[in-house]
Amino acid sequence: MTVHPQLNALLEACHWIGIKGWAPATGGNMSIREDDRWCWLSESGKDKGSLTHADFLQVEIATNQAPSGRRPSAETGLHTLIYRLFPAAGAVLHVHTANATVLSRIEKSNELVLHGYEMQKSLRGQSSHLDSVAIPVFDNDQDIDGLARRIEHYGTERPLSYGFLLRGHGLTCWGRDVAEARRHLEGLEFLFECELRLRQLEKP
Ligand SMILES: CSCCC(=O)C(=O)COP(=O)(O)O
Ligand SMILES: [Zn+2]
Repeated sequence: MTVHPQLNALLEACHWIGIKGWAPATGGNMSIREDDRWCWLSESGKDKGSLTHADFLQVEIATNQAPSGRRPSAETGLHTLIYRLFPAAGAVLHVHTANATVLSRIEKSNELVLHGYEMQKSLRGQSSHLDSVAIPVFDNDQDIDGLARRIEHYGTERPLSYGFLLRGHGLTCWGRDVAEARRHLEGLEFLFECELRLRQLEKP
Protein backbone atom coordinates (compact mmCIF):
# COMPACT_ATOMS: atom_id res chain seq x y z
CA MET A 1 0.00 0.00 0.00
CA THR A 2 1.33 3.48 -0.84
CA VAL A 3 1.24 5.78 2.14
CA HIS A 4 0.37 9.45 1.55
CA PRO A 5 3.50 11.52 2.35
CA GLN A 6 1.58 13.63 4.90
CA LEU A 7 0.29 10.57 6.77
CA ASN A 8 3.58 10.03 8.60
CA ALA A 9 3.54 13.68 9.65
CA LEU A 10 -0.08 13.30 10.81
CA LEU A 11 0.76 10.21 12.86
CA GLU A 12 3.59 12.10 14.54
CA ALA A 13 1.19 14.98 15.26
CA CYS A 14 -1.31 12.54 16.83
CA HIS A 15 1.38 11.08 19.10
CA TRP A 16 2.50 14.59 20.09
CA ILE A 17 -1.14 15.52 20.85
CA GLY A 18 -1.41 12.39 23.00
CA ILE A 19 1.74 13.24 24.97
CA LYS A 20 0.43 16.78 25.54
CA GLY A 21 -2.78 15.31 26.99
CA TRP A 22 -4.88 17.12 24.40
CA ALA A 23 -6.90 14.06 23.35
CA PRO A 24 -7.90 12.37 26.63
CA ALA A 25 -9.64 8.98 26.52
CA THR A 26 -10.95 8.63 22.94
CA GLY A 27 -11.34 12.38 22.38
CA GLY A 28 -10.10 14.16 19.26
CA ASN A 29 -9.85 13.30 15.59
CA MET A 30 -7.37 14.09 12.86
CA SER A 31 -7.22 14.06 9.07
CA ILE A 32 -5.29 14.97 5.95
CA ARG A 33 -6.52 15.75 2.48
CA GLU A 34 -5.47 13.33 -0.24
CA ASP A 35 -6.84 15.35 -3.18
CA ASP A 36 -10.04 17.19 -4.20
CA ARG A 37 -12.10 14.04 -3.71
CA TRP A 38 -10.59 12.10 -0.80
CA CYS A 39 -9.24 12.60 2.69
CA TRP A 40 -7.83 10.23 5.37
CA LEU A 41 -9.56 10.36 8.77
CA SER A 42 -8.94 8.70 12.11
CA GLU A 43 -11.25 5.79 12.91
CA SER A 44 -13.95 6.49 15.49
CA GLY A 45 -13.43 5.49 19.11
CA LYS A 46 -9.64 4.99 19.08
CA ASP A 47 -7.08 6.42 21.49
CA LYS A 48 -5.72 9.13 19.19
CA GLY A 49 -2.39 9.27 20.98
CA SER A 50 -1.46 5.77 19.87
CA LEU A 51 -2.80 5.56 16.32
CA THR A 52 -1.01 3.62 13.59
CA HIS A 53 -1.28 3.94 9.78
CA ALA A 54 -4.01 1.28 9.81
CA ASP A 55 -6.24 3.52 11.97
CA PHE A 56 -6.76 6.04 9.16
CA LEU A 57 -9.67 5.52 6.79
CA GLN A 58 -10.09 6.93 3.31
CA VAL A 59 -13.25 9.08 3.21
CA GLU A 60 -14.96 10.76 0.26
CA ILE A 61 -15.15 14.50 0.96
CA ALA A 62 -18.48 15.06 -0.83
CA THR A 63 -20.37 12.16 0.80
CA ASN A 64 -18.55 11.33 4.09
CA GLN A 65 -18.52 7.69 2.94
CA ALA A 66 -15.63 5.34 3.77
CA PRO A 67 -15.26 2.64 1.08
CA SER A 68 -13.68 0.29 3.69
CA GLY A 69 -17.02 0.03 5.50
CA ARG A 70 -15.27 0.90 8.78
CA ARG A 71 -16.51 3.86 10.85
CA PRO A 72 -14.55 7.10 10.50
CA SER A 73 -14.73 9.77 13.22
CA ALA A 74 -18.15 10.82 14.50
CA GLU A 75 -17.03 14.34 13.51
CA THR A 76 -16.19 13.41 9.91
CA GLY A 77 -18.71 16.00 8.66
CA LEU A 78 -16.68 18.83 10.23
CA HIS A 79 -13.44 17.70 8.58
CA THR A 80 -15.04 17.32 5.16
CA LEU A 81 -16.75 20.72 5.60
CA ILE A 82 -13.34 22.34 6.04
CA TYR A 83 -11.95 20.54 2.97
CA ARG A 84 -15.01 21.64 0.94
CA LEU A 85 -14.89 25.27 2.10
CA PHE A 86 -11.13 25.72 1.90
CA PRO A 87 -9.40 24.12 -1.10
CA ALA A 88 -6.02 25.11 0.43
CA ALA A 89 -6.69 23.19 3.68
CA GLY A 90 -4.50 20.07 3.79
CA ALA A 91 -4.84 18.90 7.40
CA VAL A 92 -7.42 19.20 10.21
CA LEU A 93 -6.78 18.58 13.92
CA HIS A 94 -9.55 18.37 16.53
CA VAL A 95 -8.58 18.24 20.21
CA HIS A 96 -10.23 18.26 23.64
CA THR A 97 -7.87 20.48 25.61
CA ALA A 98 -8.93 21.70 29.05
CA ASN A 99 -8.28 25.32 28.05
CA ALA A 100 -10.45 25.12 24.91
CA THR A 101 -13.18 23.29 26.80
CA VAL A 102 -13.35 25.73 29.73
CA LEU A 103 -12.74 28.98 27.81
CA SER A 104 -15.46 28.12 25.29
CA ARG A 105 -17.92 27.83 28.18
CA ILE A 106 -16.80 31.06 29.86
CA GLU A 107 -17.10 32.96 26.56
CA LYS A 108 -20.83 33.55 26.22
CA SER A 109 -20.75 35.24 22.79
CA ASN A 110 -20.26 33.52 19.44
CA GLU A 111 -16.67 34.75 19.05
CA LEU A 112 -13.56 34.67 21.19
CA VAL A 113 -11.55 37.78 20.32
CA LEU A 114 -7.79 37.51 20.82
CA HIS A 115 -5.97 40.82 21.02
CA GLY A 116 -2.66 42.06 22.37
CA TYR A 117 -0.71 38.79 22.22
CA GLU A 118 2.58 38.42 20.36
CA MET A 119 1.69 34.74 19.83
CA GLN A 120 -1.15 35.78 17.49
CA LYS A 121 1.68 35.78 14.94
CA SER A 122 1.77 31.98 15.10
CA LEU A 123 -1.37 32.15 12.94
CA ARG A 124 -0.95 32.37 9.15
CA GLY A 125 -0.99 35.96 7.88
CA GLN A 126 -1.00 37.62 11.32
CA SER A 127 1.77 40.14 11.77
CA SER A 128 0.91 42.24 14.82
CA HIS A 129 -0.31 41.85 18.38
CA LEU A 130 -2.36 45.02 17.76
CA ASP A 131 -4.73 43.20 15.38
CA SER A 132 -7.74 41.25 16.62
CA VAL A 133 -8.27 37.60 15.75
CA ALA A 134 -11.82 36.29 16.17
CA ILE A 135 -12.18 32.55 16.79
CA PRO A 136 -15.83 31.53 16.38
CA VAL A 137 -17.51 29.61 19.21
CA PHE A 138 -20.36 27.30 18.22
CA ASP A 139 -22.73 25.65 20.67
CA ASN A 140 -21.93 21.95 20.80
CA ASP A 141 -24.33 19.61 19.04
CA GLN A 142 -24.63 15.83 18.64
CA ASP A 143 -26.20 16.50 15.23
CA ILE A 144 -22.96 16.92 13.25
CA ASP A 145 -24.76 17.67 9.96
CA GLY A 146 -26.69 20.47 11.67
CA LEU A 147 -23.53 21.77 13.32
CA ALA A 148 -21.72 21.72 9.96
CA ARG A 149 -24.57 23.74 8.41
CA ARG A 150 -24.29 26.35 11.21
CA ILE A 151 -20.53 26.61 10.72
CA GLU A 152 -20.93 26.92 6.95
CA HIS A 153 -23.53 29.66 7.42
CA TYR A 154 -21.23 31.56 9.80
CA GLY A 155 -18.52 31.39 7.11
CA THR A 156 -20.80 33.18 4.63
CA GLU A 157 -21.02 36.18 6.98
CA ARG A 158 -17.74 36.30 8.91
CA PRO A 159 -14.14 35.26 8.29
CA LEU A 160 -13.53 31.64 9.25
CA SER A 161 -9.78 31.14 9.58
CA TYR A 162 -7.46 28.85 11.53
CA GLY A 163 -10.09 27.11 13.65
CA PHE A 164 -13.25 27.20 15.71
CA LEU A 165 -14.29 26.27 19.23
CA LEU A 166 -17.16 23.93 20.07
CA ARG A 167 -18.60 25.06 23.41
CA GLY A 168 -17.67 22.72 26.26
CA HIS A 169 -16.13 20.33 23.73
CA GLY A 170 -12.86 21.46 22.13
CA LEU A 171 -11.00 23.05 19.26
CA THR A 172 -10.95 22.15 15.57
CA CYS A 173 -8.18 23.81 13.57
CA TRP A 174 -6.54 23.38 10.18
CA GLY A 175 -3.64 24.38 7.99
CA ARG A 176 -2.24 23.98 4.50
CA ASP A 177 -0.33 20.95 5.70
CA VAL A 178 0.21 19.06 8.96
CA ALA A 179 3.04 21.38 10.04
CA GLU A 180 0.84 24.46 9.70
CA ALA A 181 -2.16 22.80 11.40
CA ARG A 182 0.18 21.83 14.26
CA ARG A 183 1.48 25.39 14.54
CA HIS A 184 -2.07 26.75 14.63
CA LEU A 185 -3.03 24.21 17.29
CA GLU A 186 -0.04 25.00 19.50
CA GLY A 187 -0.43 28.76 18.99
CA LEU A 188 -4.18 28.78 19.70
CA GLU A 189 -3.80 26.51 22.71
CA PHE A 190 -1.19 28.88 24.19
CA LEU A 191 -3.42 31.89 23.47
CA PHE A 192 -6.42 30.15 25.10
CA GLU A 193 -4.40 29.42 28.22
CA CYS A 194 -3.25 33.07 28.43
CA GLU A 195 -6.78 34.36 27.87
CA LEU A 196 -8.20 32.03 30.50
CA ARG A 197 -5.60 33.05 33.09
CA LEU A 198 -6.13 36.73 32.28
CA ARG A 199 -9.89 36.43 32.71
CA GLN A 200 -9.44 34.64 36.03
CA LEU A 201 -7.05 37.35 37.27
CA GLU A 202 -9.28 40.18 36.08
CA LYS A 203 -12.44 38.69 37.61
CA PRO A 204 -13.93 41.16 40.10
C1 LIG B 1 -15.12 10.94 24.55
S1 LIG B 1 -14.89 11.44 22.93
C2 LIG B 1 -16.50 11.96 22.33
C3 LIG B 1 -16.54 12.13 20.83
C4 LIG B 1 -15.65 13.27 20.37
O1 LIG B 1 -15.95 14.41 20.66
C5 LIG B 1 -14.42 13.04 19.70
O2 LIG B 1 -13.68 13.97 19.41
C6 LIG B 1 -13.97 11.66 19.29
O3 LIG B 1 -14.85 11.07 18.39
P1 LIG B 1 -14.32 10.00 17.33
O4 LIG B 1 -15.58 9.42 16.74
O5 LIG B 1 -13.52 10.76 16.32
O6 LIG B 1 -13.48 9.00 18.05
ZN1 LIG C 1 -14.56 15.94 19.86
